[in-house]
Amino acid sequence: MTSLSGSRDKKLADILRAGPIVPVITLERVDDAVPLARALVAGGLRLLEITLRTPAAADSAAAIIQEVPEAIVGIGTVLTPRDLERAQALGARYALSPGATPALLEAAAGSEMPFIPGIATASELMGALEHGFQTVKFFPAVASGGIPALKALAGPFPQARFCPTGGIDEKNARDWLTLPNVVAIGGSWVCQTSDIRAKAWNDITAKAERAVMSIKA
Ligand SMILES: O=C(O)C(=O)C[C@H](O)[C@H](O)COP(=O)(O)O
Repeated sequence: MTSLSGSRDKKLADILRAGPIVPVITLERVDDAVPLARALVAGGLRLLEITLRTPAAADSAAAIIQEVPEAIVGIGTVLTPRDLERAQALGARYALSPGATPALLEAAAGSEMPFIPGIATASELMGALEHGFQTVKFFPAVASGGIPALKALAGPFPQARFCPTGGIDEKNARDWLTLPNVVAIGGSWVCQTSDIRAKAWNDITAKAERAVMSIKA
């Protein structure tokens, strides 16, 4: 293990301790960023993923980093080495991707930024492991075979750790987290676009609280 990957892995382990639920956030308006982050933190969710899917994403992430210190901000939908650089320049603590190209894996392997590549197959997982990434996003988790698929991957890849995302909600969150190789789960169910558009911050806090309750016994 190089010292770069060692320090990156340690940072990621520290970050994931604030989980295990990662709300996947898509912001259309920068003004919604800080109230949304505060609503999630108030509901017990500190580990955030701001997707780079909208023109408002970067400024939204910057506003949360600046104004909501309790939030641990990651940048999602990182598709290219350039996106990874943007995430780092914003001061995000970590970055995630729904997939992984060789160029993105190479850029991430040479960076200090903790990075969680996305995989949906054994071969994609092998690509991530080859580049030193043992913690991966399993995306789209339910559509790619759900819990049986992840249990099957545990056989040949006992060293891999997963953050399943895609199709997870408060009904199945706990089932995923009972798998020993699942370190976090991600999903948009706690911060739906309709609730953000309606500025339903109290409802979002209530959904976050319910999500936290749903993974307890
Ligand atoms: O954009 C990314 O970086 C992704 O990895 C995709 C998201 O994590 C999923 O789209 C969330 O899925 P849902 O919870 O089913 O809405």
